[in-house]
Amino acid sequence: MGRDGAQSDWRVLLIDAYDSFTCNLAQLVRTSIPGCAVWVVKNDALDVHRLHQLLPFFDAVVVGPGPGSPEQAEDIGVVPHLWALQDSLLLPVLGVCLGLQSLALAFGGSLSRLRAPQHGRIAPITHCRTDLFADVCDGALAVRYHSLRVTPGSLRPLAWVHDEADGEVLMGARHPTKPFWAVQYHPESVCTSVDAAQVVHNFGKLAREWTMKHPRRRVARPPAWMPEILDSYPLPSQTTYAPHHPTLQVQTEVVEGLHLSVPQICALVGASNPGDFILLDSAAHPGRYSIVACTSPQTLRITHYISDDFVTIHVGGASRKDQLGTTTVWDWLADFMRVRVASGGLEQLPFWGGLVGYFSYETGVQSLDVLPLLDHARSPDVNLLFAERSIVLDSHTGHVFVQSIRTQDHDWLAHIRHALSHQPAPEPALPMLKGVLELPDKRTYLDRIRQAQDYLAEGQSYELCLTTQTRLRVSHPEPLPRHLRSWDLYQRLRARNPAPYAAYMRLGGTTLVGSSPERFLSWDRSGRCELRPIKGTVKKGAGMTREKAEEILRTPKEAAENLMIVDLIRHDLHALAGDGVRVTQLMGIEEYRTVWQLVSVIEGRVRPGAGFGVLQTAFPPGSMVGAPKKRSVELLQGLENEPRGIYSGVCGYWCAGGGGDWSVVIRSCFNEARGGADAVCDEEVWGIGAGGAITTLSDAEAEWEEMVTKLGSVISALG
Ligand SMILES: C=C(O[C@@H]1C=C(C(=O)O)C=C[C@H]1O)C(=O)O
Ligand SMILES: NC(=O)CC[C@H](N)C(=O)O
Repeated sequence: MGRDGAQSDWRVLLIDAYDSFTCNLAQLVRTSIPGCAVWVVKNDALDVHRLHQLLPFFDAVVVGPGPGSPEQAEDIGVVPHLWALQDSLLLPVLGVCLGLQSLALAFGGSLSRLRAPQHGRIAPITHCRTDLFADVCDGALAVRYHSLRVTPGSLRPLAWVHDEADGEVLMGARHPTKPFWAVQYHPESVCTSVDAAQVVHNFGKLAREWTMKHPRRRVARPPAWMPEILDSYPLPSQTTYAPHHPTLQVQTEVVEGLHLSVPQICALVGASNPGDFILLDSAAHPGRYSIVACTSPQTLRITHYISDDFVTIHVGGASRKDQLGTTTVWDWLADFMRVRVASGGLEQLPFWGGLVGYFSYETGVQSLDVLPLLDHARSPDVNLLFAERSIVLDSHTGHVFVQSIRTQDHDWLAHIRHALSHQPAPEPALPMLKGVLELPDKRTYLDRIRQAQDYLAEGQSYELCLTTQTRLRVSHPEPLPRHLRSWDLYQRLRARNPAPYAAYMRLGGTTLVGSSPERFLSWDRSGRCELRPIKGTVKKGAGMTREKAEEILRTPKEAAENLMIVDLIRHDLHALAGDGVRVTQLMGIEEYRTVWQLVSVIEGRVRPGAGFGVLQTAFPPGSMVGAPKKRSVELLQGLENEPRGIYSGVCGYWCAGGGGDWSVVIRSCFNEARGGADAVCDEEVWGIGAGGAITTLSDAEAEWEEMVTKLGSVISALG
């Protein structure tokens, strides 16, 4: 229901073609048309019969954008039936992008490919200044996401752009008599000017005027089946998490004036001992707090393989299975955390204790309803510790906080406090590892880039983040337990490529050594969410100054890459946060040890406790996939032909005090050891994933170089 009294029941049906900007459009519609409420339905969730039953409940329809072509039945779904409605069911429709293309085809227009596809590109539009474009100034800026174009057929053209390669391209049209309007550009993009987005408000006005003149049967109640296939916007969270009253009391010891480094603290609390260990390390700006999860034989570890219907809980040397039944692993984790709620920690600390670990990329693929690629020898897809004891280091003040949420844990706190005040002897560095690098085949990678560009030219996707896996085979001159090797490796990586979301994890047989610059999602105890996608990479090196990097990163190609992901992330956050999502940094240039990156920041608010629901909804990270997300994931699976595993997944924590922080697992290497992460071995194989966003403007050689540069940030530590 809308918000302003008399007109509050104006209902819009938004038909979604599996796009990744749909919730941005829902938000724009809801805020631009006074008193309107928006429901979202997938274009293949209903047939023509149900469509006809549904329409009398609605006042207008918006046909959203999407991948593919309006000529393909599986891409466009039920939409063409709208253009053929009989008068008694007829109602106003606004088509966007794929929506305009479908409308034009229905009324004699023809479809062809653009010579120069326009994805995330901004163009000034010329228009008729009336009708849908009333009060829109000439030259208003519009963001475009299309490879296909249409001729208007019997539609009345309302707006155009002039492209260098393609000449005049239709940007807006209406049917001469029926209440059908459409635009080719995306009014909901963050870089479309306010003016150009005014068309949605105008549509609301025109639609009301038309309805006054053409009264139709309108019903107050929807069909009983409607809730099965429609969601009101904002969408409901898939995970229902309602925390119980706090039962865990946080005990904290503050230790000041120690001047210990993060590796020194880790060495004191067990990084060089066998067993599970986790460090989430803010090793560079803008990170601040580093978190060490301290384990003991009572520590619970939870693992799950997405091909299984159970979760395994490991404790001490034992394990038990818990069947998932009809729930998902996400619900299981929400249930687990519901009864583990902590209070009494220091407000300024983001973490008091809670789940720490990772989710694989394929976990996200599965929640998109895409069949994931699976590898038999893989690491668990979900691998999390419930850390009751932790140490947090504030890099700004140097203060160290020792925390426990176990009852009566004063002895442990005192013990750690005591241990911290005794400086550890520096650990001798191990000899550098010499490994054999199995680089991916360059020709295959270049072919995949070209294939990806073909998909983009066909309109199947707007941007594809193509990745590949490299393996490093290391043989050791003398056998040593794995955990000593990996801890040494982490320290080298930390020194050579310090990163704000660095991580070192030993979880059962799985080891992750990471130096990610990218935060996926954080949420605080009040529900404020922040996402920090990166898109746009420039290698540092001789002569590469900030000015030069800026010159490269400010080109339309890099800006488009970043903008597409910003719009996608806005959608992911709008889904649960509703209105009020803001882009607080658009394409800021950030410096890292080996690269310059273009970084955007998107913020919004959900109710306290709903952050985990955002993690589930927004996963896998848009920056690792491209847009639209679902179709891009499918295409990438076809191109890459092997699972990504932990790479491209997320690692971080969900605090029992309410907050969470998860980074994108990139610039990292992994290893899975059957005998356990601390087994003695004389050879090991590390996997490293790397890749980059492919657009129609990408140069295949340059993309290969970018992938190798990203790989290099990890390889340098491996020797
Ligand atoms: C794919 C990777 O990085 C992703 C791709 C980026 C890009 O295309 O510029 C930047 C950061 C990441 O989102 C990687 O590091 O392997
Ligand atoms: N954004 C869209 O709706 C894109 C429509 C179509 N897939 C194209 O590329 O032209």
